[in-house]
Amino acid sequence: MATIEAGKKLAAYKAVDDHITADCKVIGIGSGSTVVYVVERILQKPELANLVYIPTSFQSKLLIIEGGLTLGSIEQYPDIDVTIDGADEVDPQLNAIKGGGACQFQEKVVAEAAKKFVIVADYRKKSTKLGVEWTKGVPIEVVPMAYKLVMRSLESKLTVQQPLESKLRMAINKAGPVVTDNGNFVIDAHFGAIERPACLLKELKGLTGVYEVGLFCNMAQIAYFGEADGNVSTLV
Ligand SMILES: O=C[C@H](O)[C@H](O)[C@H](O)COP(=O)(O)O
Repeated sequence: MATIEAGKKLAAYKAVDDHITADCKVIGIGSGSTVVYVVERILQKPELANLVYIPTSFQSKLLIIEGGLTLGSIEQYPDIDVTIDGADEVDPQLNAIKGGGACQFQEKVVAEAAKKFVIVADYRKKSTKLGVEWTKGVPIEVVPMAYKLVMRSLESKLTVQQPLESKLRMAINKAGPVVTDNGNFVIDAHFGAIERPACLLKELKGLTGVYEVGLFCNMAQIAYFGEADGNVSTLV
């Protein structure tokens, strides 16, 4: 039986092999622990050394710089060929929850700017419905001074589905809340099984004070899952 770590690596390597070629010019690099293997695989291929890589967080910027790859910004390169990123949960329609590492805003910008958005994950992330396997909640990035207002709106204003629980994400090894790369806070709102993710996303984005939501609906073209048996499965 393959470990979770092995699953992440298998999925990441296969996605790079299938989608990143020397014909590409600009590549989006997601964030999180699975993406580390994406960069590892890119570095094993000398023909990919001359492409430009766009980060989605401070973590992914460091991966690009420390790997000696060419770092670009989304302002310089708004047209990305392929973005590869991890996910916290993926449903059969390729909707995803992202933002377990609080990177959802830049990840969504770089995913949306790409012609092709590819998800890589281990087998634990595959789900029948969002909110079933990933029970830490949908990450909602909020402007700090509005967090109480958003908490109240989550309780009173949603018509699509109400959250079972909403919590301000607190930091570990630092007093106070997690602060994102954009200087914002994150509220994790757990809805249980999410019946209509795209409708919920639309409603959440309409709440005053919400900066971005970690629901990625109708964005990914394909997902790779490293399975426990050592194979890689795909979802298209
Ligand atoms: O904010 C973090 C990102 O959305 C990650 O891509 C996501 O949390 C998955 O991370 P990991 O590959 O570590 O499971």
